[in-house]
Amino acid sequence: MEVRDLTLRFGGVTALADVAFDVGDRQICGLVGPNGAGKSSLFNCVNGYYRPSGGSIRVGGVDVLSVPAHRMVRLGIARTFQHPTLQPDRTVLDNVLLGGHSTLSGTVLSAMLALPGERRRERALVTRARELLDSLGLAGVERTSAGDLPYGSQKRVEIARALLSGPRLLLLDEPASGLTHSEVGEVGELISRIRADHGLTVIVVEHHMGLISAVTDHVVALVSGRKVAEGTAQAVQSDPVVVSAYLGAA
Ligand SMILES: Nc1ncnc2c1ncn2[C@@H]1O[C@H](COP(=O)(O)OP(=O)(O)OP(=O)(O)O)[C@@H](O)[C@H]1O
Repeated sequence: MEVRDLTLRFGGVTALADVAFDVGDRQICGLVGPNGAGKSSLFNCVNGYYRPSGGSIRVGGVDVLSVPAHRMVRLGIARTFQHPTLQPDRTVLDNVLLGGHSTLSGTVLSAMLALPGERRRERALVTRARELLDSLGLAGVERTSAGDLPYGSQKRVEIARALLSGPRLLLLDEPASGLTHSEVGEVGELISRIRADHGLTVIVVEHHMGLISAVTDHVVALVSGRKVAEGTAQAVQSDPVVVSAYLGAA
């Protein structure tokens, strides 16, 4: 992914100002910064929720900003949210299958008529969803209502939902927030394993510096919408501008 001169304004607020960085293929990039730094805004630009005021974002050479938001999944971009956005009354399996919906190539008519090709694709999707749940340690809960799962498991279901679309770029928004200490360690292992198993590029927004240090190849720090540091997790965490921004926000 290549981000160049990315600028996003909301009226008088500049959420992102001339942000530029690259994320290499199959890298895990951490995006850090105090509250209001612009991390979520950047994710929202990458997956088409926000239209930047200027600059460019290219993923796999494709200009993301020229693609309508509903086509982002086909571009290979998927994301999770800080607070899981599951349908609580639907089963875990149904929730994961929602992530594969846009990959079905059949028309509405063929789905309504339940044509054989469509049924085959649906069956393949269910098989894939079950494999993903299994690989994320959720094999026993596919028929449970998503809202009945513990918070940490709901976050994993969201990851499974994102993976079902077969992304090349996965955006993880605060995967460790609200988790216990031991769950944070497990999420770190999970992120590394997902990259290895799925050959993905991952960008992870996270305040938990232990997780950032454990999983990332490269870290970008934003403060007040500007990139202030970039490099290894260790270098960024000891950067004086980053340290003083976090202290100021504490
Ligand atoms: N839809 C919006 N309308 C107006 N201002 C917004 C909107 N979204 C974000 N902002 C502003 O843009 C700035 C960056 O916010 P953003 O949520 O991207 O920061 P963040 O780094 O993700 O913070 P946090 O860690 O608290 O989630 C803030 O000043 C915020 O108030």
